[in-house]
Amino acid sequence: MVSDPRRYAIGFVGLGLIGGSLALALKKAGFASSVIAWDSDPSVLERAAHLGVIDAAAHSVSALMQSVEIAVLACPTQACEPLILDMLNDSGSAICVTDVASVKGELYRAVVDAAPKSAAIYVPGHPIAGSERSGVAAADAALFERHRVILTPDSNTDPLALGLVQKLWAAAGATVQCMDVLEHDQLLAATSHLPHVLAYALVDALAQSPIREDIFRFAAGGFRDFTRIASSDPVMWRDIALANRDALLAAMDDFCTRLEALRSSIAARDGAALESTFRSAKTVRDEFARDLALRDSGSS
Ligand SMILES: NC(=O)c1ccc[n+]([C@@H]2O[C@H](COP(=O)([O-])OP(=O)(O)OC[C@H]3O[C@@H](n4cnc5c(N)ncnc54)[C@H](O)[C@@H]3O)[C@@H](O)[C@H]2O)c1
Ligand SMILES: O=C(O)C(=O)C[C@]1(C(=O)O)C=C[C@@H](O)C=C1
Repeated sequence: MVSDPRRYAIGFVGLGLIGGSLALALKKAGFASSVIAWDSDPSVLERAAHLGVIDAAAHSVSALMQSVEIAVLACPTQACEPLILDMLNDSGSAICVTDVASVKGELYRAVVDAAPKSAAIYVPGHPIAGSERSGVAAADAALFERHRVILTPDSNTDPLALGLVQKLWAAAGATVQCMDVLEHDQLLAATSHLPHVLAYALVDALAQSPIREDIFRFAAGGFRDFTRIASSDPVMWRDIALANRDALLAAMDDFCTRLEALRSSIAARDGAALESTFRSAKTVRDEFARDLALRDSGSS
């Protein structure tokens, strides 16, 4: 339960894995007095109502904005720009408008350019939690518990709007951190976007192999762990790769240089260089796994 006894009318534009999970979490925490949603696919809204994720469906974005205090945009990255502008230009009763898109810079610049006045109530957000699954049927009230959420406000952001979005994520069980928008996109290119590109590339490369059938027959745990995220929605990841193009290209270039160095060490039978790279990576990965375990147990 949240310490703030106030409950809020919350609206979602786009109600898939992330919007649905946040809606469930806010209902469970008692933070939402009501949850309404609009989605471009009417069957999603029917399903969400049936699953108890929402209390009502709005018949348009504009109607939704007239009856909510907090509006959350949770649709695919490339659909975000026109929708966020509609939400801000016709903000109705909303105290704040936020989003969950995985890339922040492009959307932030579009808002500042096209809606400079209403940009103050826009608090860009990104939960660093998710899965390879999509759609409201995969929604999970616990998805954000003990996960980080990054917000990228600027000096123009209304403190009331920022405070409310911070409370919303805290109610969903997340730890909120504010960050510069450019820093966010560079960081996520390295930690999330590059690993997804690598997983897709590896599976695709092996799928083109003449011994494809044997490859997949004999692949086991290591392959499964490395490639789980290649089961993620291809449209979502197409959008993310294009929206974060510059930062992702820089991360890929750096990775290619390091892969090339490993290739040279193998070609030169330089066991010492290989072992040194593998050993330092293992040290860092072990430390990361320990930190994750502590976080999952609630000790940090
Ligand atoms: N899936 C993850 O792991 C994850 C994690 C963090 C952030 N995100 C971001 O969250 C956003 C949503 O991702 P998701 O995983 O919930 O996707 P999803 O595919 O599960 O849900 C997206 C929903 O948006 C709806 N939609 C599509 N186009 C629309 C439009 N033009 N107007 C209104 N609704 C529309 C779809 O019908 C669907 O219900 C994306 O921007 C993604 O980058 C995803
Ligand atoms: O766990 C997963 O499957 C995810 O892909 C989640 C993940 C990530 O890369 O960590 C994916 C995209 C987001 O924007 C945030 C989180």
